[in-house]
Amino acid sequence: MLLTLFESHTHFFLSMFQKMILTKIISNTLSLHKKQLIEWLPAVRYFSSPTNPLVNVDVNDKSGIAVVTMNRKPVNGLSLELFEAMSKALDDLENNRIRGAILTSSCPTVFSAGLDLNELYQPDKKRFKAFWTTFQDVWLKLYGSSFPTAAAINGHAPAGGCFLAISCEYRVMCPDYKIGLNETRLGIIAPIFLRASMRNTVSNREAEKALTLGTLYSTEDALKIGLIDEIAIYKVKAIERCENFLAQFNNVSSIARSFTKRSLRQKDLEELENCREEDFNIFWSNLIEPSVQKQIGDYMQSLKKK
Ligand SMILES: CCCCCCCCCC/C=C/CC(=O)SCCNC(=O)CCNC(=O)[C@H](O)C(C)(C)COP(=O)(O)OP(=O)(O)OC[C@H]1O[C@@H](n2cnc3c(N)ncnc32)[C@H](O)[C@@H]1OP(=O)(O)O
Repeated sequence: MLLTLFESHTHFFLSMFQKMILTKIISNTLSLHKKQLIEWLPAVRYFSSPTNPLVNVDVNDKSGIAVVTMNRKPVNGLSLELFEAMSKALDDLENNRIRGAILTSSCPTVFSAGLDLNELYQPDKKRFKAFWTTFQDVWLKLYGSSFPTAAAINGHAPAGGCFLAISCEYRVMCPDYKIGLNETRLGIIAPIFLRASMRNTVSNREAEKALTLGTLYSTEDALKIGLIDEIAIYKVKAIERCENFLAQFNNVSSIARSFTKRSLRQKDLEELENCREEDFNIFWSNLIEPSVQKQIGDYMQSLKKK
């Protein structure tokens, strides 16, 4: 009660300086450790959006909600550079205590085409290691973020594109697109953290079916199985619906919300934290199998021939 009142009344007005003073006063009064206390303090807007051509971050001054737009034409293929930009953007959002984030895309018909196949085909080990490690980082930061997240899926979201969306807490998708984890169709095994996000979104039975069959769902079918939460006619509406979802947290204590989210996701996060190197080794050794390389190469050709 005290927290909620405190947050709602101070959200827009606290400056960094005031926040420091308040931290000191309250921590002295309540004998709290500063790290514990900082979690109690309301989100305050005091940073300008970091500029990276691959990821644009736009924070709404009034709501404190950030729209994070992936911007790697033509299809937001997830390359090392795009993952690095996303990882940096997520750090900035975390450090600046925004109220929530909405992930979307600047490509008109594609949210993200998943991992950039060029990273998987005839890979250089050093670069692939950096790529895979940054991929893991992005998932850990997005899935484990202290702020609430939503995805405005304004286009196709196969494989890694779906993975990004299901790492968020809420999904609104535009009609007539496809979404799903189609890795098995490419002859590759969904990594441990993709499986965790999927199980956290749809029922265990649906996750098993979807992952083993590698199904790509239409927007309407995705809604039926709970892979997405809502359909919105176009991108602006999808962002609005995501904002509405995030606004619901204005009346909830941010510390209670973020601790609850963390505790629900902790096991999945730790599972990857404890086996990052092993996860890389398994993927690397499978990836360089000649049969897997041939399948990826043929698939890339088929996409180009369309
Ligand atoms: C045995 C175990 C082995 C383990 C091996 C470990 C490997 C770990 C990987 C695990 C996880 C993998 C997940 C992935 O994300 S893999 C990527 C899967 N992605 C897809 O299957 C999507 C492919 N793309 C499409 O279906 C379509 O492009 C689209 C997204 C529906 C959009 O269609 P649209 O018609 O608008 O666009 P085009 O198809 O014409 O594409 C435009 C150009 O973009 C190129 N393209 C498309 N997708 C990718 C991609 N993922 N990476 C790189 N490039 C891509 C396409 O070729 C076109 O190029 P062009 O202009 O030069 O022709």
